[in-house]
Amino acid sequence: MMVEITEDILTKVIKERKSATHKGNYGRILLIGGSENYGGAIIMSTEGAIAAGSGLVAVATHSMNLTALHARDPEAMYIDWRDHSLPNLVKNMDVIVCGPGLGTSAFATKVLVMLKDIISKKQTIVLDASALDLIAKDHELLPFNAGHIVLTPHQMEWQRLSQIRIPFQTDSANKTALNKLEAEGNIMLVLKSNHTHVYDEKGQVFINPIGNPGMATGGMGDTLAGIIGGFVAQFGPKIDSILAAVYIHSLAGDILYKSNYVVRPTVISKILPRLMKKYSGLN
Ligand SMILES: NC(=O)C1=CN([C@@H]2O[C@H](COP(=O)(O)OP(=O)(O)OC[C@H]3O[C@@H](n4cnc5c(N)ncnc54)[C@H](OP(=O)(O)O)[C@@H]3O)[C@@H](O)[C@H]2O)[C@@H](O)CC1
Ligand SMILES: Nc1ncnc2c1ncn2[C@@H]1O[C@H](COP(=O)(O)OP(=O)(O)O)[C@@H](O)[C@H]1O
Ligand SMILES: [Mg+2]
Repeated sequence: MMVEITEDILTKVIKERKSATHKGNYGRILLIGGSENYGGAIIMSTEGAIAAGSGLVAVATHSMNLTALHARDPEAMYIDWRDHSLPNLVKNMDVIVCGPGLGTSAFATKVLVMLKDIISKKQTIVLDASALDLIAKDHELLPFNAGHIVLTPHQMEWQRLSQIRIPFQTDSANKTALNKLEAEGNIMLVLKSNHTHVYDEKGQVFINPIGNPGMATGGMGDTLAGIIGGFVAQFGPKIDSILAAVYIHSLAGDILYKSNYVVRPTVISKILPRLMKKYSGLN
């Protein structure tokens, strides 16, 4: 059975903040990605995570991205992705987002091997873009020890990973492929398209009824990966957090599309805090 995601998910998930809290209560997230050519991808993910409200945001990227990252997002902490203390930082995180602009170099593969070794049951990992392409070539790179794994492929990335060609990506074929990947039944799949389908750990399928073609802009998925990570960090590693992230990303896109021919991913992040405020404290 397929369930449509509705606006209600936002009031259900987005909670009003309590006074006696601090940044440690809203989740720590580390985003890993951004090679020489794709620095923008990891910056857009970072903006999604910050706007979504993660308490602490850190970024591991190529050193050439440092100035641009800090100029745009001083809220984010930075580590050179070649720094030997990266594994220690990973250990202290609630959520890791890996892949936007990561590229598919030998070094990128090493990063995935390190994550697989280090990640633990207390953590959630969101795998996007290049990370998925590397895993498509070697399924052993999937970090099965994570408490929860969230895969966020677009249709071509899912084709590479599942071996199902795009026209044949039906819910039943996708669920079968997902079951084959799973060792522990801890994978959630966000299969992105004009109407994204989300598969939970029990095989339930959810469809996103909103969104628009103004959102067909490079960086839109990078931004979503950051928002998903931010929602999981803050609201917990549950399917509802992911559904709310997918829905609000498209809702922001639809609001902007009313008066803009093209929706810039960075502007989605810009309006996200205001939109979240509207839905908070209503439940
Ligand atoms: N500013 C930056 O730094 C940015 C950096 N980025 C980084 O670039 C890296 C490569 O990622 P990527 O997504 O650009 O390339 P790839 O995986 O080859 O996919 C494109 C191919 O798939 C096909 N396609 C079919 N269906 C599709 C669908 N529904 N949605 C999308 N595509 C679909 C499509 O077919 P076409 O119709 O164009 O022939 C095309 O052949 C990765 O690290 C990423 O993070 C980007 O995030 C952008 C902003
Ligand atoms: N025509 C469309 N209608 C609705 N949403 C779209 C459309 N085109 C793209 N999107 C959304 O934009 C995002 C694109 O993700 P992705 O292809 O990974 O982008 P990128 O890698 O460039 O950041 C997805 O969330 C997808 O649902
Ligand atoms: Mg992408």
